[in-house]
Amino acid sequence: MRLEVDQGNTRVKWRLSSVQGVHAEGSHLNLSAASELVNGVELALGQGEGITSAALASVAGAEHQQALVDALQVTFGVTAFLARSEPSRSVAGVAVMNGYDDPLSLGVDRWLAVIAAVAEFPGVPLVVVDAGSAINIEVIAPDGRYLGGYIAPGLSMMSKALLNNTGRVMFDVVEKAIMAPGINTAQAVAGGVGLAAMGLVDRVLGYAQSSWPGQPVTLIVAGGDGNDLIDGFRGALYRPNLVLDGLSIMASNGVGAVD
Ligand SMILES: Nc1ncnc2c1ncn2[C@@H]1O[C@H](COP(=O)(O)OP(=O)(O)OP(=O)(O)O)[C@@H](O)[C@H]1O
Ligand SMILES: CC(C)(CO)[C@@H](O)C(=O)NCCC(=O)O
Ligand SMILES: [K+]
Repeated sequence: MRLEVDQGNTRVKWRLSSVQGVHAEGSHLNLSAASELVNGVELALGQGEGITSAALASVAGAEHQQALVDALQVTFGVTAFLARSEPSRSVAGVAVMNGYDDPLSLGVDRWLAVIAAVAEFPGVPLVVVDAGSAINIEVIAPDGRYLGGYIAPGLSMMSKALLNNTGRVMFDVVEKAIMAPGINTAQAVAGGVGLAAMGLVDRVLGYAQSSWPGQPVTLIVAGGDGNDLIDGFRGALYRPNLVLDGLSIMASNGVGAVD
């Protein structure tokens, strides 16, 4: 059984997978991720089952990453494979070329999302949105060139920025974004923040669509806030585990087949 872990800036998500598919999954806040993850995985493991390998994609601070690596080594005796961004990778017959100035400085979660997206939709133009702590958007040409993307604050980061940097913007409940003008502070913030994110995605989609006329752009959405964002886009596909899916692909090709 392979343990796959996606450590973001807010949460750590994991799953146990084998050739049969996904056996168990969980998520925890980063602060106490190492101990909670180990407990969660131990509970999920059946009698006599063990972990034969582990793969980690982390964009959290170095100390959070190290805490996880150490916990996996101590508890399960595995040295985690650390996924990193690459200059290129062949996926589903497509040569995915990393267009970042310095390919290794691209967040590994972004590269893995690109890989997973191309694996599912090779040969079509893609826009990939991951709405988590940050909202990052990736643009991929039909021939597999990853053109780069956009990084913006996530929905809760934007709300917190308003709460922390104004004297009188105060609200207790986090409302769902609606199109109509807000008639109280909570609604006005939810609408402002939600539409900011939707407007951003809309602009990027427009750019992508005009780059490849006649080739419909496929929009893929992931992340903790992806479900809220997707409502604004007809035909968009929700892939909550995109980063883990990319990690599976990289780990299978990079450290041997799934056990
Ligand atoms: N159970 C949950 N716990 C925490 N955040 C949640 C939860 N469900 C939804 N969210 C929302 O998801 C967002 C975090 O998304 P996600 O879990 O994708 O974060 P992340 O992977 O840490 O972020 P990033 O990939 O940007 O580093 C939060 O801002 C919050 O609004
Ligand atoms: C943008 C985030 C925070 C998204 O999780 C992450 O991919 C990251 O820290 N990236 C490093 C900077 C970059 O991708 O250009
Ligand atoms: K994100």
